[in-house]
Amino acid sequence: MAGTRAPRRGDIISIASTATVDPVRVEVRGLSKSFGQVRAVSDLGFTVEPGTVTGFLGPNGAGKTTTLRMLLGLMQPDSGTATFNGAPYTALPTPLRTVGAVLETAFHPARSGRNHLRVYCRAAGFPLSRADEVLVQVGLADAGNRRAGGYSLGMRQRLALATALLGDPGVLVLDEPANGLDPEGIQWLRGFLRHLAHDQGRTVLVSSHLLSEVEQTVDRVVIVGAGRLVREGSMEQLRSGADGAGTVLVRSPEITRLADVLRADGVAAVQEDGTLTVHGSTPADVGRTAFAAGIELHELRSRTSGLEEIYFQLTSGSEQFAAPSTTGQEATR
Ligand SMILES: Nc1ncnc2c1ncn2[C@@H]1O[C@H](COP(=O)(O)OP(=O)(O)OP(=O)(O)O)[C@@H](O)[C@H]1O
Repeated sequence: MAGTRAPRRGDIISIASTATVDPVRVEVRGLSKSFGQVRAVSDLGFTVEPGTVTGFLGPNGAGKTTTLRMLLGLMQPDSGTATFNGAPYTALPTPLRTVGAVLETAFHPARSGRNHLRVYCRAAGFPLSRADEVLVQVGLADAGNRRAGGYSLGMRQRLALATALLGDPGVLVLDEPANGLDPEGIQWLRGFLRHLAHDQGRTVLVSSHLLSEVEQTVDRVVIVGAGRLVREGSMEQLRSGADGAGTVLVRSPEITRLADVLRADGVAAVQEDGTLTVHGSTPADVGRTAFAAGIELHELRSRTSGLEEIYFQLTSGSEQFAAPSTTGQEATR
């Protein structure tokens, strides 16, 4: 698929309209980056699998954009690697054919959407017909001749996505693509990204600071806080709290004794209105503890609706301002 040398200006690279793409696995290993005393990204590692939409989540200042910039070769890491099937972005023979990215959306306001895309086609050596193909793909065919300066925010997001798709890349990296979209736009984006991943086998990485914004779009999540990995796994794992992140509700005639037993084990339990709320545990663990203490239970269930709460718990206290500065100990890790 990839050529043997980087394209030069004037080269025309044929782009087959593929139903599926060659799978590309993105791997980040031991990535770190500091800005003065702020450790923006710290020993970060995760994998993004082909054929999935992965949410790259974390509160403002968690290090998402810095990570994406290092992934895309726009910034040099202090240490660690970020690779596409084993190769860093800067070593890819035809990077735009492997990775399409939307980090920020800036357009020449007087240029039409189609012209904007054609400028990119010329620079990258893609046939100009690609501009029309991607306009159709993102649903902008009718607006292609209009000035991009007159586009709505949702149309600008679509045009940015079209730009990223010009090289028919196996990987799409999108920084906060749902930002400012109306519910209809978010629904369209959701279907489109899932189609690109599930039907065409692309690797899609979408950053957001809101889990609720991407909850129904992503298959997997990589959650970061203060530049570090907080959680990596499927949405099912996150929802079920199978990895210990869940909240369990318990009713019992001996609720105070159960709370004491759990707290003695170091498990956080809050008693309110005859119900015990147990954080960071599973129904199996709470049931086992109650059984061992001979405590009768009347109700024991996992609270599965609190996804946003789980996310908040996982990332609380890890805003940018809580980011630890580089210490000698961390620097040697
Ligand atoms: N060029 C820079 N110079 C100095 N500090 C920076 C620079 N870029 C990022 N930072 C700092 O690094 C930390 C991580 O920022 P980053 O933008 O990567 O986070 P983010 O998760 O993308 O946040 P947001 O969602 O707000 O964009 C923050 O403390 C930020 O202030």
